[in-house]
Amino acid sequence: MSATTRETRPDEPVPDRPEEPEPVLPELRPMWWEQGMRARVNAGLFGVFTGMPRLIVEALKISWSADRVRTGIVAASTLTSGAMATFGLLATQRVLVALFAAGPTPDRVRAALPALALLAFATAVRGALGIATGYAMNGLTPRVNQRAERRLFETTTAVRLDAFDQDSFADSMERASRGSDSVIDLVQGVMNLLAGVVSLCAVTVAVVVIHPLLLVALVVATAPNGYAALRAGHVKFGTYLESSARRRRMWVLHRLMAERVSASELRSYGLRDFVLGLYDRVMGAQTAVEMVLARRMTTTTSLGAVISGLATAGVYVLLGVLLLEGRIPLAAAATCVVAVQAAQRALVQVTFQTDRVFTDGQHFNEYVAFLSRADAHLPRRSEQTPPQPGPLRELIVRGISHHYPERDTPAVDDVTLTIRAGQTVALVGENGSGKSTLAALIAGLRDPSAGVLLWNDRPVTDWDITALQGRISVVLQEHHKWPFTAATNLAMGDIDTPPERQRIEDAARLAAAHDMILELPHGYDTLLDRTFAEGQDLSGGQWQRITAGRGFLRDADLLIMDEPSSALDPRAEDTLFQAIRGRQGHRTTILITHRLANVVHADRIFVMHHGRLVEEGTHGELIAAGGRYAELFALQSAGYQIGRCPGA
Ligand SMILES: Nc1ncnc2c1ncn2[C@@H]1O[C@H](COP(=O)(O)OP(=O)(O)OP(=O)(O)O)[C@@H](O)[C@H]1O
Repeated sequence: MSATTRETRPDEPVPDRPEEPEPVLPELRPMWWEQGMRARVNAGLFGVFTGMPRLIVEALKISWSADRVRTGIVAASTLTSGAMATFGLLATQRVLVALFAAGPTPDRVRAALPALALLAFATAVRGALGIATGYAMNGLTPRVNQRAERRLFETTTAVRLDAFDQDSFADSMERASRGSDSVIDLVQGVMNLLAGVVSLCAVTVAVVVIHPLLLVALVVATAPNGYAALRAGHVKFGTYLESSARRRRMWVLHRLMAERVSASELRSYGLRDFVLGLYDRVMGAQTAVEMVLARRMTTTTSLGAVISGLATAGVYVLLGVLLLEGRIPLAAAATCVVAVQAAQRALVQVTFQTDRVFTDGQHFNEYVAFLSRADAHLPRRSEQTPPQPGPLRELIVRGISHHYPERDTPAVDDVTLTIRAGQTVALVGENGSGKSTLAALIAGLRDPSAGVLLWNDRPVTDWDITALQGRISVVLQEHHKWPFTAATNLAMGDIDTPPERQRIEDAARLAAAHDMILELPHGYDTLLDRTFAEGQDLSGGQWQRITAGRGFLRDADLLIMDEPSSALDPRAEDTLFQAIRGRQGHRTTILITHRLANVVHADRIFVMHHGRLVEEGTHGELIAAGGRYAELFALQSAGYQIGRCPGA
């Protein structure tokens, strides 16, 4: 297999989707963690310095707000360490002056002693400050991390559900949640960058104090080095990005070949040779590209080393010329050699950290942008304390509509209905008719685009939302498999109340989950996630029993059950519907189901079609009306009759 690759010039923008020599899998979405590198490559060699002051200020502000004492220690140690570097170099020069002076060696050594003592002191202080900085940074890291993450999760858990319907919001949240890690990276990068800059300044000051002409030598030695380091960074990110799309295709294949979820189908469809063939093609292209990249990296690194060697040689020649012309003393020249080495080290640190701050800064920007964008999706808070809702007497849905983003037609269209306390009502209709959306609107999980929902004659938005939700229990069609024990999975139905085992077991019994849970290896204490040691997997129907049990745990005024029995066996289904019927007359239940035999006892049945409420009444009334409900009911009952025929 051959692969064509193209050299990237340092200032050439990198395309969003690197070229794939032989496309094997479809294009992949750009990933959040490539954002920084992509921006770094597109910024060109020197564009990396733009925006740097703002990022430095932001990082210092976060660090300061997370822990003032430690931020102060890091800043003070960094600055003092720079001052000590200047002292150290000046002391080195004085030591050399004393040692190179005329006279007997013991006298010269004695003369050098005070400067030697100063040098030892400066070195010791720098060492101690290094330890202090490291210690303070270690303490700062978890604090900054916690602050950044907490702020993010406070927002992600509070935004309204509607926000998640916008793809761009979900993308931005994903990038921000990964980008919150970049906050501490940014803070660390900025601290290290400042340390490098301070060291560089310290060396420059010392060199100028020793002899202004030595500054020329310093610039000659460091400027080409700096360029080489910047170019190496640029090429490194560029080459990484170029092979990134292919690498991610590899990961997709890795998952297909080595994960549990795809293992059964891979075998049952005989896909082994097919996926291995895909692997060979992607890997072949990847290997060819990596060979080219390795050559390019070696060229750049060698170029850097040559530039650096030539610059150092140039400095030595320059120092020789200055010495021969008697323009600088020998001690100053020797100190300059030490200074140049220190400056080169500091410069490598500065260029490396500049790259790091720039790339982390891009992720940090995503984090900040998400937080400000999410503000618009937070629930509205009123200035006054809202009133507490009383027990449900009547729920009125008046002219409610809901429109999902990027959909032409409303999912719920001008629906009006009334539910009285103690009633069991059913929402029925074909797939996509709007039942779940209407239930989510009633549950307060979504905001209507039009219309109003009244709880006891007052709009739900007037009531204390937390108290109102405490009166409602919802079992969603698409339930989540929470990675906790069976007991906790049930207790989550009323998380604010202490989880008494008897209550939990009673709720499980109502949903036919109790006996099934007792059969698990640790009963109610079995972890329901295979990620954990001794974690267990449940079948779809077993999960559905636990989810339904969670709904029964709270003795809610209003229980909304969306398709609670789609995966249940007939016995479990019967138990569940007996429990639902047990609520009739004293607690209100909204039931969504396609199994119409289960709604014949409902006090009222609402039939949805294309988002609109098209029929309502009792089972008898709707059958007598001969409309859509009667048709659906007849279709389903016919299926059961055919089922009995063969044996009949
Ligand atoms: N998050 C969403 N974003 C965009 N459209 C959605 C979303 N959820 C549902 N829809 C659309 O809204 C319409 C109503 O969906 P809904 O889930 O309320 O129907 P349903 O009657 O509960 O269907 P089913 O019987 O299949 O559960 C459908 O056309 C569906 O495609």
